[in-house]
Amino acid sequence: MDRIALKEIRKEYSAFTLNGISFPVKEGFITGFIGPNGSGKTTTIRAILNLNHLNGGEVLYRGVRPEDNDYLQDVGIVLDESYFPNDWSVEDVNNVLSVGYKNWKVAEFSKRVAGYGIDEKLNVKSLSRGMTTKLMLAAALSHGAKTLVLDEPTSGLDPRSRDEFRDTIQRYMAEDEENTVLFSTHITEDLEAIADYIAFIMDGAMIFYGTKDDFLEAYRIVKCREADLKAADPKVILGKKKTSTHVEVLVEANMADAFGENTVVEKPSIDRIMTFYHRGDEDA
Ligand SMILES: Nc1ncnc2c1ncn2[C@@H]1O[C@H](COP(=O)(O)OP(=O)(O)OP(=O)(O)O)[C@@H](O)[C@H]1O
Repeated sequence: MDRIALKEIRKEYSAFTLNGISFPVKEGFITGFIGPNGSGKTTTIRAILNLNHLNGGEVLYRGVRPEDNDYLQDVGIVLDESYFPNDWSVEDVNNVLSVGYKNWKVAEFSKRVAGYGIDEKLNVKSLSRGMTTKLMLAAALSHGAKTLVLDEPTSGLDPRSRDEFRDTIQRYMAEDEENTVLFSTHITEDLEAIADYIAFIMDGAMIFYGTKDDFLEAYRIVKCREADLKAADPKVILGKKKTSTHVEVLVEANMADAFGENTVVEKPSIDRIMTFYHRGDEDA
C-alpha cells in the first residue's frame, strides 16, 4: 500500500520547473529521495507537506487527497532549515507543539532532546545546524507519527551523529511494521545502509523509481577508448567522464556490451550513478 502517492506533480518557478514527478512512498518501508543540488527535492517535499501551491498534479496521503492539514498530525517532519521561530526556547517548542499535536508526548520530547545533549532552556537560534536537525528529529518522533518526511536530515550531522540517526530510523521502523519513512539526501552512504526504495530526480524530472537493489542493477559504467564510443548510439550514453588514459560512460545495464569487447564494465555505487548522470565531456 502507498502511504504517500505523488501523481504528476508540477511546480513552476521563474527559472525552474518541477515537471510531472510521480512516485509512491510505500507503507512500512524507507524510501530514499536523491538528486543533485537544485534538482527539486525540497520543492517536492514541500508539496507533500502542503507548504507549496502546485501548478498541477496531486499528492495522496493514505489513498486520499487531504482536504486540510489534519493528515500532518500523522507526519513527523525534518526540514532542511529550522521551522521554529528564532525567539523560542527548546522548552517553548515542547509547550507549543503539545498544543498543536493531539498525541504530543512532553516527557518523550524532553528525553529525546536530553539524549541529544540539548538543554531545554537554550534558545533555538543559539543551536548549531546539527543540533537544530536533532531538535526537529526529536519533535518528529514525539507525536506518534506513522510517517516521517525528512529533508536532508543528515547533511548537518557529523559521522557519529549520522550513524546514530540511522540507528534511530531503524529503531523507528522496528517499533511498528506500518511506520514509513521518506528522506532526501545526497549522502548516499545513508541510502546504502537503510533505504529500501530509491526515487531519483534530476532537473525537476523523474529519472528512476524502484527498489535500491534494482537501482544498483539498472546501470553500468563502461571504461573504454574514445574510439570505442563510435560503436554505440550516442543516445545510450547517460553520462561521460574522460580520464587521462580512457573514457568512462554510464549506460543502462543492457547497453554495457554495446561498445565492443575491449572494455571494462563495472557495477556503479549509488554515488557513482548520481555523479555520472548527465555529466558531460569534461576531463577528470
Ligand atoms: N521560492 C522559490 N522561488 C524561485 N525559485 C525557487 C524557489 N524555491 C526553489 N526554487 C528553485 O527551484 C530549484 C529546485 O530547488 P530545490 O530546493 O527543490 O532543490 P533541491 O534538490 O532540494 O536542492 P538541494 O539539494 O541543493 O537542497 C532551484 O533552482 C531553486 O532555485
